[in-house]
Amino acid sequence: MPQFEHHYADQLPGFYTALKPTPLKGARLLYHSESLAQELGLDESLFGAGHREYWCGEKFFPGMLPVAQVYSGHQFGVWAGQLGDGRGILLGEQVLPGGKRFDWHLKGAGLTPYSRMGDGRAVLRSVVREFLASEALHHLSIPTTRALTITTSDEPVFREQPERGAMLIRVAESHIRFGHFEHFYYRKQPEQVKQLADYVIAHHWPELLESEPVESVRYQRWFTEVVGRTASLMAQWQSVGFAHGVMNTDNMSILGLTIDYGPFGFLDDYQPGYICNHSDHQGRYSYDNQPAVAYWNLHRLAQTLSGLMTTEQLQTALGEYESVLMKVYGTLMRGKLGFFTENKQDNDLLTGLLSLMAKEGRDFTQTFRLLSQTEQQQASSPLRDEFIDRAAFDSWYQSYRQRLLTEEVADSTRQDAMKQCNPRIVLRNYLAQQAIERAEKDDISALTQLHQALRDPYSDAKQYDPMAALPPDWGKHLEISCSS
Ligand SMILES: Nc1ncnc2c1ncn2[C@@H]1O[C@H](COP(=O)(O)OP(=O)(O)OP(=O)(O)O)[C@@H](O)[C@H]1O
Repeated sequence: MPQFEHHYADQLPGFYTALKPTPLKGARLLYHSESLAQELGLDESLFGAGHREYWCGEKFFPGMLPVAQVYSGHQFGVWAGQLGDGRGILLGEQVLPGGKRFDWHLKGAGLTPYSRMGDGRAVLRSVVREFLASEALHHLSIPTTRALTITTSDEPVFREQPERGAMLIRVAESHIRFGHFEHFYYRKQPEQVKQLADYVIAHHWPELLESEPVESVRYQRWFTEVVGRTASLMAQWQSVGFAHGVMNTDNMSILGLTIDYGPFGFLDDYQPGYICNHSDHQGRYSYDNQPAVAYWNLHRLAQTLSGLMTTEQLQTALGEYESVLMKVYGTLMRGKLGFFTENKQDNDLLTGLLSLMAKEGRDFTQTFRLLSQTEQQQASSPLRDEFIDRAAFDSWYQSYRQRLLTEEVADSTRQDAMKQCNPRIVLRNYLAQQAIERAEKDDISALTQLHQALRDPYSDAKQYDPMAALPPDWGKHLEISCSS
């Protein structure tokens, strides 16, 4: 049996309400991640028939103490006031033999004091999407919450129409969000803001406690880390064409993890202003605006920390944002282009390619993957046929080839390295949709195959060909429901 503790509940009284999940009728385990289970040291037998109740919020492993966390936040740039776990319950922290701790969070677990107008539930459609997307990002080495189990039931949950109710066990080193800090700051409870900052530092940056005796400098160093991780996350999202869609401050992890998979989308055609959230009429959360919004969100967090540091200290930390963002983004995009060294013309080459792609609506993932096949001596690129304006592409390609020739790297070495930077398989909406439709009929075959492919996103294996294909006509501009 896994062992649990609950430092959050033990050390942060006043930051949650203790309560039990409300089980779904006829709940059963539909799917689980064998690989994550292994990483967490969970025996496969735990997912057998005799343990159903543990995955459905009906029974608890030793040490679990279910609580709903309270937090607040800015939604679409506007102060929304108190939010909190309206349908999720933090079950406890699994302690691994090496001492690492992981929160287990049950999403779709029923009403809580923070449910507001909601029903406390999640539907199978959104649970499958979150499961697959978080696993996809993890295997692209992007920090994220993980997904362990999907339970389904016969109990209908009403969205635009009746759907299947479901629950997800989500695993993360922490579920603390910027919104936790905002909650206590706006309620004028500075001691709680300090308590929360101390808790986060003690649990996730213990080295700062040991190495930095001056409190305000310690807070500054910690906030600089949060700024850096957030900047780095944005660079990583941009590099794989991931649009989160709901970057409210309550969806910003203090550890720089991707959290809350709502109407997210991976780019098909490269459109810098891609909006995956249909309620986002201003494009606040469009793909190209993500780095700017994250910076805005960091300012909201900075404001809550104004009792712990001087304005200068906060500004200095925030000042790191752009340089980390550009550094990480530059490194990632140079990798995608196959450059081993840094050169002044790299940015022009990147923007040149992106603008050609935008003009002609070329597929983001496939274009970079095809570029990985480039051979220096080839006067013509394998990508050429993809572009209508061949003259424009040829002109770009000649500069690109010249740039490649500045590095004495064998084609095979560069191609192999580029393939590791340019995934072949991402979670396109149409792929998720196929898995959902089958899962709704209790058929997990498509979910299983897709999950396996997403765990191997750089592979050329034939078995993944269907998952690497461009969207068919029906799947090109799918309207993804924002209700979840
Ligand atoms: N069906 C629902 N019932 C109750 N509360 C809900 C429901 N859907 C969303 N909420 C609450 O509304 C707020 C914003 O929702 P959002 O979609 O960002 O979060 P979420 O998907 O429910 O959870 P998380 O951020 O933990 O992934 C959160 O406080 C959330 O708990």
